[in-house]
Amino acid sequence: MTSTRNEPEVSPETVAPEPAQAAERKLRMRRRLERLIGIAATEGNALLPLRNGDEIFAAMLHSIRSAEHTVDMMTFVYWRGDIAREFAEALADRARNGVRVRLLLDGFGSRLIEQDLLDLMDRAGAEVAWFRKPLYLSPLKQNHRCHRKVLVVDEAVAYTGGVGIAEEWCGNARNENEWRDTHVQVRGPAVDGIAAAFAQNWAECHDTLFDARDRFTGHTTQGDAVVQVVRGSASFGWQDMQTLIRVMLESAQERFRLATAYFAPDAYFSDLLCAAARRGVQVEILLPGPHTDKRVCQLAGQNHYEDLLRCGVRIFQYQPTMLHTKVITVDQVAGLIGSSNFNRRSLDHDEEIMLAVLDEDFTATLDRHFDEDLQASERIEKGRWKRRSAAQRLRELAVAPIRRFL
Ligand SMILES: O=P(O)(O)OC[C@H](O)CO
Repeated sequence: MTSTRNEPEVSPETVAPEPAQAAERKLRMRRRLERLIGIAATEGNALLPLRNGDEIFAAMLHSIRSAEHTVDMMTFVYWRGDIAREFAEALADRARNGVRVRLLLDGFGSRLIEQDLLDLMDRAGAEVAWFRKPLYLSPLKQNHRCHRKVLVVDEAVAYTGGVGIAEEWCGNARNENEWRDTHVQVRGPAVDGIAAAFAQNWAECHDTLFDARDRFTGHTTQGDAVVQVVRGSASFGWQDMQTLIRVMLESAQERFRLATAYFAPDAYFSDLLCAAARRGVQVEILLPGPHTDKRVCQLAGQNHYEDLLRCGVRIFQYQPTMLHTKVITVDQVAGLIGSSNFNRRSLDHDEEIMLAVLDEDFTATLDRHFDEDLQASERIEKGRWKRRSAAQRLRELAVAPIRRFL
């Protein structure tokens, strides 16, 4: 698709909020989220944003290799490659040394895992469970996958974000074989919420929810960040992940930034983006470009471009490789990170986890990453997009019947 321009992109200048203004913004968002989702945010958290496989996998593997009591990990994708073997070997090693290791794999997303890795972990005493293996399920349940990505070690350090365990996520987004993604390491009371997301899905797949190796240790203050852990669960009605996104969109006063791997919202969420832009919020959306791994999702999202551009939403497509992040920032004070994409699958169908982090430093780091990614992106221009080819329009229309499943 050619509706782009070539010079590097920059966002309009923003001025950092004064401390009092930042505090007011954070409190307003916190109280809205707490009362509308019903989960208290916790104080005293330390968060470390991790960018791309080089940082993410190194930190996760270091934590696993240092585990003394428990390792709980769940993932949607567990595919192949050296990194898949490295994780299996690290988990097996800990299990052999008496650490309680539990690994929850989504029955669809992780179907490509190699059998010898499963055997290796099994022999070592690691417990591997499958979330809703398609073979044994009703068609209705099969549509609801476990899309959460969680690692919790010794009840003290946790990770969530976008990565799956596969070669695609290795490296540093230097070329199309190294996907761009962001994860976060968490220490402090918010670890409990992340652990609970694991426990909720594990309980469905295994008889034992906890055992003597769970020490239920308390948390001490690790940093300054206020964090609310939000779990999305498959639902026929309105659910918390939708409330989270809606509250953030409706609370934004100055800037709402979204970087997502799969952008295919329903009309309601597309309209919310438009409404924010119309009331003067600078809305920026960063999406995969030529290296998208799911063209069908891209087409479903592109169907919204014309309306969004008309409302003043700025849309960018990332050029170097597949962009797989799931990150939102709001008004320089709030950052959302976790497993949820901006599509029907994440907002309606799947088990998800997102952290709402109310912290200027954390948000500034995510915004800096966003700015750097814009430098490698091309902006979709309204006029040129409107003149896109008939074939492109036809392709957008062709995916309409399956949009609700994307
Ligand atoms: O669903 P995501 O966002 O975890 O991405 C995994 C995809 O299935 C990769 O093709």
